[in-house]
Amino acid sequence: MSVTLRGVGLAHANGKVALEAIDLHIAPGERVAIIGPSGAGKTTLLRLLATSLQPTRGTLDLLQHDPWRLAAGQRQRLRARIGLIHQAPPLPPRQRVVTAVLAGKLGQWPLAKGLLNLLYPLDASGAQAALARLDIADKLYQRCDQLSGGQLQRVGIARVLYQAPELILADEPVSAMDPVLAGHTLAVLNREAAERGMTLLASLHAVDLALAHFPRVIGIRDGRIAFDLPAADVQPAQLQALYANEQLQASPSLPVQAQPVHIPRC
Ligand SMILES: Nc1ncnc2c1ncn2[C@@H]1O[C@H](COP(=O)(O)OP(=O)(O)OP(=O)(O)O)[C@@H](O)[C@H]1O
Repeated sequence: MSVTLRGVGLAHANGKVALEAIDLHIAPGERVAIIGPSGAGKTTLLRLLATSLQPTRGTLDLLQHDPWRLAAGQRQRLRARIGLIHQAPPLPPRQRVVTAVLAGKLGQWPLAKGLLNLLYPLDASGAQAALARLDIADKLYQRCDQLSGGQLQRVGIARVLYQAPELILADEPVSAMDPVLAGHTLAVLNREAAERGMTLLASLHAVDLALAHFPRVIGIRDGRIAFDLPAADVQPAQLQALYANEQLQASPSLPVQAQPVHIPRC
């Protein structure tokens, strides 16, 4: 699924301009990391591509459609072709993991099948296979509120892999995982996307992970694209400029003693 933005701007309801004149083209099957400081506009850009926010200027093209020119029903069908991975997956606490994963296909199933699936998991083996890719097949019948933050994020990723959308939008998908697990999970997500030809856009705070796992990296600052480069071409000076923060107090904090690294598993 290709994505094209031409001069796209977005002001939130309170008037805060979060995106300014974004021009961007992402070809089908591309895998792109979005990086930038807090408040740069990364989540806003992903929400705009998910069609949960409407541009206030410019045009957006998703799968050769301007979603905001479609009728509501057509826009809903377009949304079913997009998979969302949230930093904190909005899973009902008492729901079983199997049901949460199978819900990935709710947008593609008829209503009756979706409702039946809530009562009785219709494809437990499919859910288990998706969870196995994230190494958490043993959690199939566990309740979501009994999982750690990192495990919940992996359930959210398994749900999107089960959905098998054309476009995956991931907002900080590994933020609750330890460094080793985060890298491994991003490698799995990238491999799955590459093998199945899915387009993948992920916002990340961990610059090293963005550079290591994604062929293309877009830096966003103050609602604008600061750079858009192959990962191998991103220079340290560009990263320094991207994250420069003049608002932080100049007084240095006390030096932190080097501590042995403890990597918790979740
Ligand atoms: N619902 C909203 N209403 C008003 N302003 C908002 C809203 N959501 C975000 N903003 C503002 O829009 C700007 C961009 O926010 P956004 O969440 O897109 O940044 P971000 O790059 O994802 O930040 P972070 O890395 O901290 O999650 C910020 O100035 C933020 O305060």
